[in-house]
Amino acid sequence: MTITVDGINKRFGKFQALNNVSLNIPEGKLTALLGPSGSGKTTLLRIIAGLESADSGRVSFSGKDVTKLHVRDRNIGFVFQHYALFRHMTVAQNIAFGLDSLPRKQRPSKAEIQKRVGELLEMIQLPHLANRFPAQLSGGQKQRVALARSIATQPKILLLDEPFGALDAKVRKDLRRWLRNLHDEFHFTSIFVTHDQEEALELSDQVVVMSQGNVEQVNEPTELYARPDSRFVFDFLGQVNVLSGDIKHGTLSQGSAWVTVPDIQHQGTAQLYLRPHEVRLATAPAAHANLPLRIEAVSLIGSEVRVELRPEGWASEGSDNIWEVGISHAEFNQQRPTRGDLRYAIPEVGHLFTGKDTQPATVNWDEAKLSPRIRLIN
Ligand SMILES: Nc1ncnc2c1ncn2[C@@H]1O[C@H](COP(=O)(O)OP(=O)(O)OP(=O)(O)O)[C@@H](O)[C@H]1O
Repeated sequence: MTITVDGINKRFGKFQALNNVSLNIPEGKLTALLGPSGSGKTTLLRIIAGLESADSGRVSFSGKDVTKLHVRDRNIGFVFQHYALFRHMTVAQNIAFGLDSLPRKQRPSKAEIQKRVGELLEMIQLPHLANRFPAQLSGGQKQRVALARSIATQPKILLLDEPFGALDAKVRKDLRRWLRNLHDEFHFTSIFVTHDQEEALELSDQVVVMSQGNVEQVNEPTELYARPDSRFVFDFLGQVNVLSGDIKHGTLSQGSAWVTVPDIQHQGTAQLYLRPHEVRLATAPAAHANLPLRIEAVSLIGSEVRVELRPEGWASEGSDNIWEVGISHAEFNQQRPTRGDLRYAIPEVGHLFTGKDTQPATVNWDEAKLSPRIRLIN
């Protein structure tokens, strides 16, 4: 079932929570609504569910206008951040709740309900906990039960509002993978609200980035990460290093720092955005860039080593003026970067913003043209 949202507006008093939002949610795919707190994600989800009404605009499911349809008639599964399990019911009773509450004509027989609950317990890998009460479950287990309950009536649409928001990082990661597998098996049309970039990029087929009640950009995760349309999306999707300066004769400079920007015709102010993985570190400047930085901190973050550096003799954008570069463990072992060391950032690919609302131009420094000297890290 596809979901189409067309020109939705929603005000709370004077506050415009959603501003002419239009969207297509493809059938059988997992779409993430991603945005900072207060950007309107939950409000949009609640309007799609029928828990909230829009001031204007339409919601359709596979072409059928459901804007005025009551929530119980929309055949939607819903999972919230805070479990929302019935405390006085066992796990099995919680899962059966939606089926037990169906109108008599649609309600399966007791035996069928029992069979279905058994299957769902198997699916969430908790058959041994059928007779426990919610208070006797961990957070991750509770969310799996909540999910089983929400899909017991076999909805075509599954809406999840920060379902893993209250869980710790490890459980969250496991559940993400588990949800993805479940989704691939059942092919619900799912919408998943999160303010966690990593979660949205890892889990979804399509990401909708929201800001202040507007849809900023919609794309699949890899495309979105590689080609953000705006500074907001760039910043929001993860750490970014910025060189803000002036372009003259093909070189962007600020203070003592400079980098060539080949094939860019623009003259005047511009910002170069560089993701941590688009920059290498060297002990000498490159032929195309002189970006000296002093190491502030080195930390191991799982599969990578993160080096934080402060611009030396020039300023970077942002209040804390810290750049971040990710290096491999092999590079770390080879060069042993230490706080206080001077390094040079060597950009390999960058994204240049030249106007206020323009999309960034990609700058690619052809590695083949770089001198072999600067390929050596140390
Ligand atoms: N019932 C309400 N009455 C008044 N204002 C509301 C109401 N619901 C939401 N808002 C406001 O609308 C804006 C959008 O809220 P919403 O919950 O949709 O944002 P969100 O992106 O889901 O944020 P979060 O990640 O914090 O949940 C917020 O500024 C919020 O304060």
